[in-house]
Amino acid sequence: MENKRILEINNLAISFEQYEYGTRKTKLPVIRDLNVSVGGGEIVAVVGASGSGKSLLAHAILGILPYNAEQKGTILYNREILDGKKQAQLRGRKIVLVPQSVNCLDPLMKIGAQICKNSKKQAVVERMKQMLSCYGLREDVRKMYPFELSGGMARRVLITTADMEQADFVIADEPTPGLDRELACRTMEYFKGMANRGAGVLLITHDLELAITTADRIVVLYAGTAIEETTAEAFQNENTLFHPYTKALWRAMPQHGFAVCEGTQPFVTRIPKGCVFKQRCNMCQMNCSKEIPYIQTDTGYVRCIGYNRKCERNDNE
Ligand SMILES: Nc1ncnc2c1ncn2[C@@H]1O[C@H](COP(=O)(O)OP(=O)(O)OP(=O)(O)O)[C@@H](O)[C@H]1O
Ligand code: NI
Repeated sequence: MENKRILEINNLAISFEQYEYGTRKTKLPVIRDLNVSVGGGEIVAVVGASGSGKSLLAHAILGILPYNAEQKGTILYNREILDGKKQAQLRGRKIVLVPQSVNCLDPLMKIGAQICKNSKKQAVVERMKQMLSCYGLREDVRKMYPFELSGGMARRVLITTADMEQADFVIADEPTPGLDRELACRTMEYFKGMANRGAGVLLITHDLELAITTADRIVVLYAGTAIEETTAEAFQNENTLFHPYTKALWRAMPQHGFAVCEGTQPFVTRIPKGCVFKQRCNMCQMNCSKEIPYIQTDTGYVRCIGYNRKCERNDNE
């Protein structure tokens, strides 16, 4: 794996301005203290419950947040600040999105024109033909409209469209909903192929199992912040995971007994002070209400003061 960082996000915060009761302006802090980085040739999976901020993270990288969003922190692309102007230059070319929904295909436009972005240049059309075959689609798919495709084909069209430019950085937002296991795994092979040719891939998913089998590293999001970042290998064993929420996700996996974690992720207006998981954590202490740093571990980072306590215990043994 190459070490060159393609994307580096430091202390990202996103909030939305909203009007309460008609006139009072409030700020909804939907993402806070978020750090993520992706190297060339690397697949980083971002996992987390619905509403944890996964899609907003993708939209911040692409520069397509809604107008009422306020963004703080830095995003570096190849070590340079990724500002609005740069995002507009790179979006759809060097940085591409495989969107969450197949509804992102234009229903009134033929597939071929969508993949080629309306270009009729011979080289572009030839490349499209090559890419269609790469992704197991027949050439005549380009003459079809989106409604004529099966769900699986439409997904592959989205990936073909994204891969036309051989981008350096690919963001896949939930690329496998509604696909059976075999198709989902095949889709993951496409992303591995992109990483193998040197692209950085940010894979956003609910599906922890798929993330573990596909990604190099996993970032766990909870209530708008990263609570743990670790290697996919660390998920082989509960003891190599550090955050109680990551452990709870591990225990909820079918092969580990489907154990339910009581409670729900706090709503964005009710994010507690200190640890965002403390209301559901059976190891919660007074100190968990203080600010929790993102602590470096052997395998990545964790946002839990219990990690320090564990290290201290081990040192004293
Ligand atoms: N335009 C907006 N205005 C206000 N709040 C928003 C807006 N867009 C998203 N949010 C809030 O931000 C939070 C994160 O949303 P986001 O779409 O990133 O979640 P997600 O992790 O991608 O969820 P899912 O898995 O369901 O796709 C949610 O609480 C959502 O309600
Ligand atoms: Ni989403």
